[in-house]
Amino acid sequence: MIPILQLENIKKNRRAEESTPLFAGVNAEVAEPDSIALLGVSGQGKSTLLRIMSLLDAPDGGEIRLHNKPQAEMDPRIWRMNVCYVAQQAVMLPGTIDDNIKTASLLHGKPFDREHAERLRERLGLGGLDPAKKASELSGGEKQRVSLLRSLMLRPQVLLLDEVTASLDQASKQKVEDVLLERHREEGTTLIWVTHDLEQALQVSRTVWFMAEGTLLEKGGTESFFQHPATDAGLKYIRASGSGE
Ligand SMILES: Nc1ncnc2c1ncn2[C@@H]1O[C@H](COP(=O)(O)OP(=O)(O)OP(=O)(O)O)[C@@H](O)[C@H]1O
Repeated sequence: MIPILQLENIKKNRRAEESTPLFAGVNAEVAEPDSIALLGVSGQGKSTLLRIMSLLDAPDGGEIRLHNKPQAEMDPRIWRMNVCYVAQQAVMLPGTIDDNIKTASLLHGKPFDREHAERLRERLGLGGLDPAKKASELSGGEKQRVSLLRSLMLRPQVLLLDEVTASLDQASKQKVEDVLLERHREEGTTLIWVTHDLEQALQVSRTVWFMAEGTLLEKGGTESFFQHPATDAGLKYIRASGSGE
C-alpha cells in the first residue's frame, strides 16, 4: 500500500548561526489513516515540523512525500488542500464568520457546501453566533474553532493540529475532539496533534511521535509510549508531566 505521508531525513537549522540544527534526521511514515500525538518539551520544533509539512516553512534538508509523490513535484495549492495546518493562533480573514468559512473554500476552488458548514458550526459549538458577526470581534476560542471549521470544510487527508484546543474551555474542547475523531473514523482523515495536554494525547491518539535530542526520537503506539518509553528522554518527559503509570 502506498503510504499517505512520508518524512525522509528532514532537517531544520536554527535561525541563529548555531552549530546544532533545531532538528535533523527526522524520519516518519503515515502508512494508514492514523491519529498521532506529536509530543516533546517546548522548543523542540514541533510547530516547525508541522509548518514544514504544510509548506509554510521549508526544510534545510530531506524530503516529504504525499502518496509517494515528492513535495517538490506537486502544486503547492494541491498539497495545502490535502495537508492542512490549523495554527495555535488562529488568523481570521477579513469580513464576517460566514465570509471566513466561504472564502477559504472558494480560495481552494471547492464549491461552498452550506449544509456541511452549518452542521460543523453546530457541532463545534458555534451555532449560537450570528454568521454575519465580524470575525475580528470573536474571542480567541471562537476564532480557533472558526479556523478549524475552515480547514474541515476542505476535507483534507491530513490535518495538522497545533495546540488547537489550548484556548478552549472543557466543553468546547470535548466538542472539537469529538468532531475531529469522528472525521478520522468516518473519512479516514489523518490527525497529527501537537499538544502539551498528555491526558488529551492519551485519549485522542493511537500513535506517538516524540521529539527530543534534536530529532524524532520515538515513534510507536500511544499506550506503549506512556507505559514503556524506549528512551530515557521519553521516560523523563512522562515522569515530569506525571502521566506515567
Ligand atoms: N523557521 C524557523 N527556523 C529556525 N528556527 C525556528 C523557526 N521557527 C521557529 N524556530 C525556533 O525553533 C525553536 C522551536 O520552535 P517551535 O515553536 O517549533 O517548537 P515547539 O516544540 O513547537 O515549542 P512549543 O511546545 O513551545 O510550542 C524556537 O526556539 C523557535 O524560535
